[in-house]
Amino acid sequence: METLLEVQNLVKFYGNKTSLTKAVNDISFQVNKGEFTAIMGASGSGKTTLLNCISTIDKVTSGHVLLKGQDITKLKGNALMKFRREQLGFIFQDFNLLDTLNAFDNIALALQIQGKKPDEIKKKVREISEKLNVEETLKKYPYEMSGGQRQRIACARAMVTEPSLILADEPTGALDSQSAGMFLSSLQYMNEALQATILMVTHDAFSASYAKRVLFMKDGKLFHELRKGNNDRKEFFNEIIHVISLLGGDLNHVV
Ligand SMILES: Nc1ncnc2c1ncn2[C@@H]1O[C@H](COP(=O)(O)OP(=O)(O)OP(=O)(O)O)[C@@H](O)[C@H]1O
Repeated sequence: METLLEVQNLVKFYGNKTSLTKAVNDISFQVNKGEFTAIMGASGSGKTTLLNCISTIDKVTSGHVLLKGQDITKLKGNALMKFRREQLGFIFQDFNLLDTLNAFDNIALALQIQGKKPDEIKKKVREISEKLNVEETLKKYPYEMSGGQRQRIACARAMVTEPSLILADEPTGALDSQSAGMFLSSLQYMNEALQATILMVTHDAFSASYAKRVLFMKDGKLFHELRKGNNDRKEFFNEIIHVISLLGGDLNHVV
């Protein structure tokens, strides 16, 4: 298995000497190409901070993050922009679609920024839309879409540039359970059929059970790890719930 992401002794503290928050406190792990990993933990355990350090949105206090062997904590200016544009795909809780663009143009935007030619853009948008079953939605504006449709368009947008790593922060947070299920199936499909490598932050055991591996955080540290192995999703869900109970059962919205 090829290692895609290596997080080495990552530390992120906020504040100063008088008021210090140890948001991420010496975390190390690796993600292989093609893995679908969930990061779980109670509110304030440091999940988003960890994801933001990996995505270069936040600067690390110390430690290293390597993507395909390149230390991305050292990137600056244009190199940093190029890295984010070409290597990462983002899916946020509130979708972050642009209201003034229809679905097609929302998906196409990342390719336009990369300077791709119109014909190639059309082809790529059509291809990913077919794969994620959103062709019917392409002419709609975000306000005309359901929450689930918006989230699947956000998936298509994250995938269309074929990034090395897809980062998702609480992607089902704003969805009802049926839309969440459909969206998570899309993520699973992106992972299994399209070999996308996905790192997803969630405090929801149901969402995490769609991943192949779950890392548990507590007080800024990695506390435990589960792998799905040959378990089916229900069995994996039960295992996740068991670990949450060991953590003190203090995760919210466990279903
Ligand atoms: N910009 C910041 N300045 C100061 N402290 C921060 C900042 N961002 C996060 N923190 C603190 O770092 C800790 C970890 O926060 P983080 O948002 O990473 O947790 P989380 O596990 O994602 O929580 P949630 O599930 O509620 O989103 C918290 O104590 C939080 O208050």
